[in-house]
Amino acid sequence: MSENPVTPADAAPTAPEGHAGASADPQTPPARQTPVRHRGEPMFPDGTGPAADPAGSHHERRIRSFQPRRSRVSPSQADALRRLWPKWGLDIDGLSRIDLDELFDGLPVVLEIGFGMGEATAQMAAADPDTGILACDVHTPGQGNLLALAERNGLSNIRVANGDAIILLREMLAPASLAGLRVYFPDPWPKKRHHKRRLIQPEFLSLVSTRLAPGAIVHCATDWEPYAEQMLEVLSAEPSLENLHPDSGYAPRPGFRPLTKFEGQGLDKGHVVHDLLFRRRTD
Ligand SMILES: C[S@@+](CC[C@H](N)C(=O)[O-])C[C@H]1O[C@@H](n2cnc3c(N)ncnc32)[C@H](O)[C@@H]1O
Repeated sequence: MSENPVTPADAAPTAPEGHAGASADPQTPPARQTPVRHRGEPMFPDGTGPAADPAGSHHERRIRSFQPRRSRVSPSQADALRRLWPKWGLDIDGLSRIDLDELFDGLPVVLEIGFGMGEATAQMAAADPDTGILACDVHTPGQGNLLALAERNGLSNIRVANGDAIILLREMLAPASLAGLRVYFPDPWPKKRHHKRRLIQPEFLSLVSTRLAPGAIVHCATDWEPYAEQMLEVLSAEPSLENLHPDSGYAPRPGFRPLTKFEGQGLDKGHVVHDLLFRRRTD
């Protein structure tokens, strides 16, 4: 992984590998003609669908906790994005404020950062229809997948945000507006020089704490032992949070959190999973 992977050429989540640049060899068939999307461009020509590389268009050079990926969007994901994005999708670029009360009809709202393909998100939304889930990721196929799951399961308590959750938290959410935060299996960035990209850092938690309502729950999980240690250290050091586990350590996986896709991959490799449950102090 490069130190600063964000270049215009990277900013095309729907572009298949090998698309950019025609082959010089006339015998080589041309790459599949999926249009390259540039930063901020919507997915569909009529201006709908999630924007490509949304956080990049904030013109802000900053360390990002995700790696822009060139992932193919399947036909069923594209169909879900085309039909459901106008109703349930939010491009955080171009928004100034998000009124969560209006968006979720007054339900308490939990922010999930990095839902991946969204299977666990959909299961949690189905199990708790009285909680709204604002699910934020930059991964276009996952956004389509989650929208399709929400429709298939008749879920009306999910909204899908496209963009960097740090910008969402900092610029679009009102103070004390969240009933909880979920971060399940965030990218572990195992190399030392990439540790600065890890999401769970002291500055991130200071920002989060301003957006949480008193009593709101922060729930993190990881299968990467050194990251679990970092999470425990920085969550414990954030003065506005208190550990819900009586030993002030890791919590057992609560019954309401389903296994996630990345968790399954970690377990297959023999990794040990740690959950961390903290609460925003009320005093
Ligand atoms: C390792 S995956 C885990 C996905 C899922 N939670 C699971 O357990 O299967 C991490 C996800 O977080 C997303 N992500 C990382 N940093 C993010 C950020 N700042 N804002 C939004 N999404 C982010 C990535 O795009 C990726 O989909």
